[in-house]
Amino acid sequence: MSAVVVVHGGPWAIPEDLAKASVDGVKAAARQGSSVLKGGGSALDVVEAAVMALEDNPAFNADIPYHTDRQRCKPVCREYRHGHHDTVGAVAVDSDGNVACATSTGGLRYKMVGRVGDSPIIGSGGYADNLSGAVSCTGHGESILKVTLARLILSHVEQGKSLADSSQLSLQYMGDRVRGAGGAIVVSPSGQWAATFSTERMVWASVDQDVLWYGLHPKEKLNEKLCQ
Ligand SMILES: NC(=O)C[C@H](N)C(=O)O
Repeated sequence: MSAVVVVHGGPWAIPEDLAKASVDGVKAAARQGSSVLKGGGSALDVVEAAVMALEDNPAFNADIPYHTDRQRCKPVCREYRHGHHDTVGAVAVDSDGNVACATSTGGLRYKMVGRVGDSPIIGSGGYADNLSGAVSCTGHGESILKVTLARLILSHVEQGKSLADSSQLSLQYMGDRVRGAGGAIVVSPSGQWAATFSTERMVWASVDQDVLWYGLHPKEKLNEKLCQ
């Protein structure tokens, strides 16, 4: 059974001058999550550590900092808001086969006061179930809510599709049905994983068996060996 962590730092067209800092940021967060896994941490500990690393990284902190209460849901899924930043997320599976997701957001820019987006809504911005896997979503929140994107992806997984196909089909459906774009990271209880998006870019990274994988552009999947 392989323990895996995957993180994302939000979708959209990440400007060229922020691209390197964003890629470095997700790589650092994935490494952080992986060291918690190696230290015997649970999937839940891992996603919390990875998301906090992303939240604390200035590359993902746009606009005016302010603090809101954390909202937590246990045991399978923890989603919270902390400061105003772009959307970040993590999914993990630990060596016991437990999965977890975390999604944290400052919300869309220019949102209406009081808007509740998809990120804190179970089944939309995230979902985790030890029988099928864990998902963290990012993108146009109203669209993600309309199609309950995280749950939709896992429904395809439950019907036997691969994680990548399930994510692609669901993002395609969201585009066709409600004209929304976004991205998702997924892990399965057996250690499979995928990072997929229908936006121009999405920065993501993963640690799987001492290899750090990462990407920013569609179909990009770079890797480097982690030093022990
Ligand atoms: N960048 C994002 O993922 C935004 C978030 N999904 C929202 O709509 O609030």
